[in-house]
Amino acid sequence: MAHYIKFNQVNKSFKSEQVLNDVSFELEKGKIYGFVGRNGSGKTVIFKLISGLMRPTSGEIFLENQNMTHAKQFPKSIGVLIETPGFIPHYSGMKNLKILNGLSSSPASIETLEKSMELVGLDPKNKKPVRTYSLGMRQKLGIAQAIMNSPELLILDEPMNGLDEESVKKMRVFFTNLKKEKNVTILLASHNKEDIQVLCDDLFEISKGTVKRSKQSQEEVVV
Ligand SMILES: Nc1ncnc2c1ncn2[C@@H]1O[C@H](COP(=O)(O)OP(=O)(O)OP(=O)(O)O)[C@@H](O)[C@H]1O
Repeated sequence: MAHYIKFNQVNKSFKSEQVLNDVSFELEKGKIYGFVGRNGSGKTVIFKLISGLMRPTSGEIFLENQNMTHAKQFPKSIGVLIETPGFIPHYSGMKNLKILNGLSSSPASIETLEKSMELVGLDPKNKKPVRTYSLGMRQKLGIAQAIMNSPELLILDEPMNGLDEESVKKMRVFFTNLKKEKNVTILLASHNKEDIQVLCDDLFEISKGTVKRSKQSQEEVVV
C-alpha cells in the first residue's frame, strides 16, 4: 500500500541531545496510529516534524508525496493539537475560533465552527472569555480548533488531558467515526493505555531515539 506519511532515516538533535536516531517508518491513510513513550522520548518532536513546525537535522519526511523536509508552508488539511493550545484569553471560544479560521488557507463557514464547538460539548453562544475556561473546556476548544477545517490528517498530542470520563467516551466515538466515515488519518500521543487500546490500529513505541512499530492487539474493542 502506498504510504501517506514517510520518515526516511530521520535524525533530530538539539545541541548534544539526539532525540531521534535514524528513524524510518511509513503510515497509511485512514488509520489511527498511537505514539507511546516516556516523558521526553520524542513524541511531540515527531508530530512537529510531520506538521512542518520543526525541521529534521538530517533525513527526509514525506506527507502525501510532498517532501516536508524543507517545507516553508504549514501543509493544508492538517488539524493539530500540540501542547497547551494558545488562545486569546479575553475573547470567547467562538471568537478565538473565528480568528484562527481567518488564518486558514481553507476557512470553514460559521456554521461549521459552531458545529465543531458543539461536537466537543461547548456552547458556541457562550460569551465567557477563554481566560475563565476550566482546563477541560480549554482542551475541548483545542480539539474544536483542530477539527474545524475538516482536516485529512489530525495530529493530537494528549487530546484527552483534563477531560471528564463522559467527554473522553464521546471523543473516542467521534475520532473513530472520523476515521471510518471520512477516512481521516489520526496520530495520537497518549499516556493513557485505554485510549491507545480503544482507538489505535497500530502503535509506535519511542525509546532512546528509536521508533519501534508494535502491532495493536486484535481484540474487538468497543468504543
Ligand atoms: N525546541 C526544543 N529545544 C531543545 N530541546 C527540545 C526542543 N523540543 C524538544 N526538545 C527535547 O526533545 C526531547 C523530546 O521532547 P518531546 O516534547 O518530543 O517529548 P514527549 O515524548 O512529547 O514528552 P511528553 O510525554 O512529556 O509530552 C526532550 O528531551 C525535550 O527537552
